Amino acid sequence: MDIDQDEPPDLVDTDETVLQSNPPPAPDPTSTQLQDLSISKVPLTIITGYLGSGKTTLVNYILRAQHGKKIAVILNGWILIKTKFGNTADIEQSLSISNSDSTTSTPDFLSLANGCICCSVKDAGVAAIEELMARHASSSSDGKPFDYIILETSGLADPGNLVPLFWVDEGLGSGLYLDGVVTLVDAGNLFRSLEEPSDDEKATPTTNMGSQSAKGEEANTAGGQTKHTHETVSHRQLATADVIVLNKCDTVPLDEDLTRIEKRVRSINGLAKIHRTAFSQIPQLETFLLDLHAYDGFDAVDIAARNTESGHSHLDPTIGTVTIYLPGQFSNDDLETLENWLRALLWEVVLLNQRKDSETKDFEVHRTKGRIIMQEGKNKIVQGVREVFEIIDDDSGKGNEEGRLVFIGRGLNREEMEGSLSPTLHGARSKRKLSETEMGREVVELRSRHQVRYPSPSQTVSSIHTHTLLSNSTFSPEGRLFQVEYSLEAIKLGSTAIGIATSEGVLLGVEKRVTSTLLETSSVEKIVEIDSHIGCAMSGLQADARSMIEHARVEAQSHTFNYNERLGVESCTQAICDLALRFGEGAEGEESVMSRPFGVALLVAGWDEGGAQLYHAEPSGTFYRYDAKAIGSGSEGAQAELQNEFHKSLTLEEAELLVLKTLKQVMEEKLDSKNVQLASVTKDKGFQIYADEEMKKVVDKLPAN
Ligand SMILES: Nc1nc2c(ncn2[C@@H]2O[C@H](COP(=O)(O)OP(=O)(O)OP(=O)(O)O)[C@@H](O)[C@H]2O)c(=O)[nH]1
Repeated sequence: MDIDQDEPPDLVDTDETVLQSNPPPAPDPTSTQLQDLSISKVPLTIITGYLGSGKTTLVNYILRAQHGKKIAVILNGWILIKTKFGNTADIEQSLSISNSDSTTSTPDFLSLANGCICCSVKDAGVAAIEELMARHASSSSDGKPFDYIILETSGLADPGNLVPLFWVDEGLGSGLYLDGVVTLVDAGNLFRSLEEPSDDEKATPTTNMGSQSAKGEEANTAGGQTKHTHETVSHRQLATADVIVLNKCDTVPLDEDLTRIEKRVRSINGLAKIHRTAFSQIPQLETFLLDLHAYDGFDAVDIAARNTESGHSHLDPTIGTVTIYLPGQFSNDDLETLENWLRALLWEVVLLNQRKDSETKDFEVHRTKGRIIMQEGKNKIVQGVREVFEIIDDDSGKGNEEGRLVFIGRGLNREEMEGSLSPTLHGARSKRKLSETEMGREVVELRSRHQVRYPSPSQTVSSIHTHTLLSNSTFSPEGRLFQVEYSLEAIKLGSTAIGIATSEGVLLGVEKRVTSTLLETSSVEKIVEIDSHIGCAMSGLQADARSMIEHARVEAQSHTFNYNERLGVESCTQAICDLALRFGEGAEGEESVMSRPFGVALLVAGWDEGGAQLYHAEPSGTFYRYDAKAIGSGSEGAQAELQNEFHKSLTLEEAELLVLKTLKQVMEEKLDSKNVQLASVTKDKGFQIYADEEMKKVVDKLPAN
């Protein structure tokens, strides 16, 4: 039956009668066998190694050895690499099986529709092996196809490309799992294979490793010896290894030379177990070569802690092992931050939060392993090959020693990686603290808009302190509401405003900050009318002042309408302060108007039955009556000046001069009639803002200095 994949699936009627008339198809024997296989998965080990390192010798040894195991070996000839570039004529695809009751291998053939196994897409490669497993399971007396599968790569294969094909996601329910990568090394030829690419290697363009590998363009001198810094196939095979078989040791007679070779190998891969052999004769296959559990265990990480130099190695300048310690226990949020950091590192090749002064380096991670100690629940294991990585539960239940991440790769620098991860984790923790409350966001906004130097929550000593810093509704242990105090700080950044109450009336004066010559100065409104007999000057966030003034105007109008009398100056100030208190969650029956305290202070000036009056209204909701008051950035100096100069018998005209003289002293700009504004409230004329000509006249009266 042809199945059109674009068509929606048929709905299946679960009614019993319908089922009887349309009996379900008989189960596919292959799929049943595969389901059984998934119960006991078959481990697959990849054997790799440079040309002539002894891979086939090892495979033959495994097939002949009296191990009593059924092992399937998938061989990939050298021609497989060549097929990537067009030559498919000589593809070698063969499978040998060593039966438990026979030492002779039985040839069988594995047919891959998409070409060689290295070039097949993951699903095709795995599916083909699974099909083979199903075939052998049906003919096997115990129903088990093999105990192990060994896949031998060509001498020029990059196992980093092959691993993701067999590192099958748990969710796919595959019958096989990747057990590990074994890399053979020709001990006598190791240095040459690391430093001089073979003719084959030079002729073989690299896949995802960039241009460095085949060119060998760079060289540096270390200890009088020329060392090449290019990345060869040997480097990559060593970097991806979970086990390294240092073979052909018989060709290196001196033990000290072997030690030197082993050190070089260790400097590249600090994670792998190393075995020395001759003719690939490994004394014990299990645990040495098979049953490695390299992708679900973490033993290698412990080895790394003992053996790695944890940084850039002078032995091999190209590829090295870096260990980063993860102190303390991780929360789930920390784990998420770490995951994002790994994504940036492995997917985008970016170190987050890298210091600005550090150069952008070309690096590549080949292998990642790690253990994360968690605050709650099971610890985690990190596994990665190139950009593919996963974080899984650590089911071993082993001890809670310090967590760590181990990376093997090109151009890695421990200090830079630590310098990236540490601030990323700390930054995320601080951000989480900041976002604990709505107010946290407001603080950040306020800080960026006004450059107020608030104490950083990350600098505070305790989380209780942090909470009270950010909370509108929580007193600190010392009995302070920090958010209200911060709003007072915002006012200290505002322009200076001064009010003086005299027997003739109240005078208000403000500084207008003219930030651009193109700014229309008349649009900078720092003194506004509330009613015909009340006005106010402001300092702080002008937008916040608008709500307060609007509220005061409505109160004044409704009072006049209801009582047929003008609102008193004190009552007007009180109405403003009542509004100032309506921040945060709001009281019962009252809607909150702001999520934070208002960031503005007002000088309310008016004339009522009590004569000329001046009030100072704060964001905290408190208000006081003053004879003379200064607010804003220059308030300290201005208040001191007013303290000295004010007396009860001041006339309005003298007050004009005192206000301008005081503003002149505290203003950064040179005072002129455009950058200051005056207004008065008198019994006869009520509230009046000085027109341009009046301003000019008053400013002209000021002494030149
Ligand atoms: N002296 C010595 N020779 C070895 C050893 N192991 C393998 N050989 C020989 O080295 C040659 C290459 O060995 P193979 O097993 O074919 O190596 P290979 O890695 O499969 O080679 P390619 O398939 O070309 O990548 C053969 O002649 C082996 O007999 C060893 O430990 N010592």
